[in-house]
Amino acid sequence: MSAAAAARRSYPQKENFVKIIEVSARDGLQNEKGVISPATKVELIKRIVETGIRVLEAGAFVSPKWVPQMATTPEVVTKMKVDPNVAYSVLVPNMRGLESLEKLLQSVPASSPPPTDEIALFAAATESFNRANTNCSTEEALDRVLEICERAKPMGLLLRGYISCAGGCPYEGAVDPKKVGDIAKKLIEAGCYEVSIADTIGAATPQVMEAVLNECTRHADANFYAAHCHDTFGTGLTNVLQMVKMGVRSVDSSLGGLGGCPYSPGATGNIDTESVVYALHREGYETGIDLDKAALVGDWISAEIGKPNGSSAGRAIVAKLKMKERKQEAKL
Ligand SMILES: CC(C)(COP(=O)([O-])OP(=O)([O-])OC[C@H]1O[C@@H](n2cnc3c(N)ncnc32)[C@H](O)[C@@H]1OP(=O)([O-])[O-])[C@@H](O)C(=O)NCCC(=O)NCCSC(=O)C[C@@](C)(O)CC(=O)[O-]
Repeated sequence: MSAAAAARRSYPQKENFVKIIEVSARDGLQNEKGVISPATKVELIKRIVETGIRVLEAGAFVSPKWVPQMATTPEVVTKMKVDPNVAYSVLVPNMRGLESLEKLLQSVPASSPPPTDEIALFAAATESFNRANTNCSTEEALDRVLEICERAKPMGLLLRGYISCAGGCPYEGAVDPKKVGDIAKKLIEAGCYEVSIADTIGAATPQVMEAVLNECTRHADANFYAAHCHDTFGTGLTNVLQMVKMGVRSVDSSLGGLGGCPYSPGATGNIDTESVVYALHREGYETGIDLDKAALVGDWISAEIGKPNGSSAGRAIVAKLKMKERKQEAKL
């Protein structure tokens, strides 16, 4: 990774720095059924950057038949204001998605910064989930990833891998951590600069994530990996903290706890950025994020899409800020 690209990702220079990857604009919104305008998505991305977040997922080049909400990604990434200090990643499931991205990048004038220099790729640790999510077997999913990587590298794109169902599968239940380690190895060999270990359905506990990370660290150090936890059973934050304790320094999270999994009935959203940042700061870690601002963005986007704010930390912070505002108004 070039120095500029590393700087854009706020790569941890210090032992206590944890990089937050904000996924609300992609993972957080992808399952929403209502129409969310490109203007709202562009505004969300702008507000995310204003919180100090330096790495975010801006959208996905996926089939609109499968994930209609992401159909506006080309418009969103074209219209968003690109901050040269921020990394905007997009999810790419197949060659078709990469070709669309390539065409879009070629249309950007040389005088403008490209909207993205990073793609996210994914494969699940179980056969059933790969079938449900991408209509192929695990072997085919990994072949697709390899094919995309080979084509994306000469385009100068950085590669970030996801392993879905690392902490449990909605169809197969408990997942053998070794299977997760095997996929991590393949993603590393394919050229990913970071691999995100995803508890897609939020079923894991700290012990499960510890076992999974122990398998993955047979192939790369803990700080090569990211934690991507959902909060279905209320264990998302403890899972994140467990992984950080073991040396992980990248955490995927979503403002307002937005998100969900279409293939896992009842699964809740991603762990909310607000509680992750709150807990990390209290535990002595730095994130570079203004928590008050983050809470306001989480509250705003939840209202914007007609959902209650799913972050309890966010709700508490917003309530405190409103009380402060009222007191100040009373003084005037
Ligand atoms: C992978 C496929 C496309 C295979 O789907 P398929 O049906 O096997 O593929 P296909 O090649 O037969 O294509 C079907 C139709 O989609 C079109 N198509 C095909 N690809 C594209 C594309 N890229 N962009 C635009 N259009 C596309 C294609 O042209 C065709 O259109 P038709 O000819 O019928 O009119 C499909 O399964 C798919 O898009 N799945 C999306 C899965 C997805 O986005 N899931 C959510 C993201 S993963 C996730 O959230 C997990 C993660 C990363 O957050 C971590 C975690 O928590 O686990």
